[in-house]
Amino acid sequence: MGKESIATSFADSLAAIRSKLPETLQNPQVGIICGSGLSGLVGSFRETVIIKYEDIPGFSTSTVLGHRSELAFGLLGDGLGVPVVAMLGRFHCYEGHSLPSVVYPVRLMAKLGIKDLIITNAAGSLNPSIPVGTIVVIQDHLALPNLTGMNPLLGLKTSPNLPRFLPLSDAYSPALRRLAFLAAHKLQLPDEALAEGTYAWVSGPTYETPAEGRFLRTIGADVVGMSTVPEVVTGREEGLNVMVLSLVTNFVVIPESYRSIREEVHSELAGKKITPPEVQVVSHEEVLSIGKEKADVMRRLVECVVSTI
Ligand SMILES: O=P(O)(O)O[C@@H]1C[C@H](O)[C@@H](CO)O1
Ligand code: HPA
Repeated sequence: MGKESIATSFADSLAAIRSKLPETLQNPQVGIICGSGLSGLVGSFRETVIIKYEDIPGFSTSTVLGHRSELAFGLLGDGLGVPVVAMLGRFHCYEGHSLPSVVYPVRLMAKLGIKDLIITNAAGSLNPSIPVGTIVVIQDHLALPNLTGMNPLLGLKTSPNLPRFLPLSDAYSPALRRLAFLAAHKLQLPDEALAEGTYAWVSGPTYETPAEGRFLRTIGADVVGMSTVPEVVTGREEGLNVMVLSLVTNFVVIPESYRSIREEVHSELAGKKITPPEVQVVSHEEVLSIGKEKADVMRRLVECVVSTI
């Protein structure tokens, strides 16, 4: 899409959205992106208005189980509530969406006037001290696709006001991250419910091989997932404060040593049978099931953060 057609598309999207919103929801302050299985957050909204992605010009539709393809507006948190907009489901490059389509909703939420962007996702743990069920407050990322030509900011700038070269040394807002830990305390979550760590973005849709898992751990990642980073980068380009909460849904299998078929064959030939170790295999069903189990904690945490922003 050229610069002019992108601008027309944003204008059409905004008009379609604004025509469906009451006065109280016209100016959302916080944007939220709900990851795999985490859209239950909308249950906490008041005065909720739901708009299907298919009814918003310029929007794609998510094809992944656990992503609802709806934009939800409402009031969230204590007292009068904060006007928010939430994506109930996101777009991933592995579905065939282009990077500009993946980040289109982030740019649109910025145009709607949000200042803060809270992103959630499901992720695999690479760090033995971060077990399944933990929510990781992301402090940094490792994005091999960004470094090698799959950066959402490649190409023409969509606005002359946006920076050409974007620093990412402060991408994850320390102030918002603080609010996450304070919220966990307020909600009396156990200390170990929340961790801090670095997110590695991979394109997916394949889960990691053991060698890839070891590689990502060695270069400093704590969790790995197939989303989020393009949204963070675009959010920062749009001048938003960004926070990411990753729910650990599985361990990335990094066996200490490989099963040696060579040794097994040699032993068998020598009359000794070796029992091979069990191989663990991750699945999207497992990811969704942990998401379901922990959705309520994620919902309460996000609601409490929004109340204190
Ligand atoms: O959209 P998120 O990042 O929450 O979804 C994760 C990554 C893949 O889309 C999927 C793999 O199970 O879950
Ligand atoms: N790898 C990549 N993405 C993921 C994983 C994983 O193990 N779990 C959930 N999303």
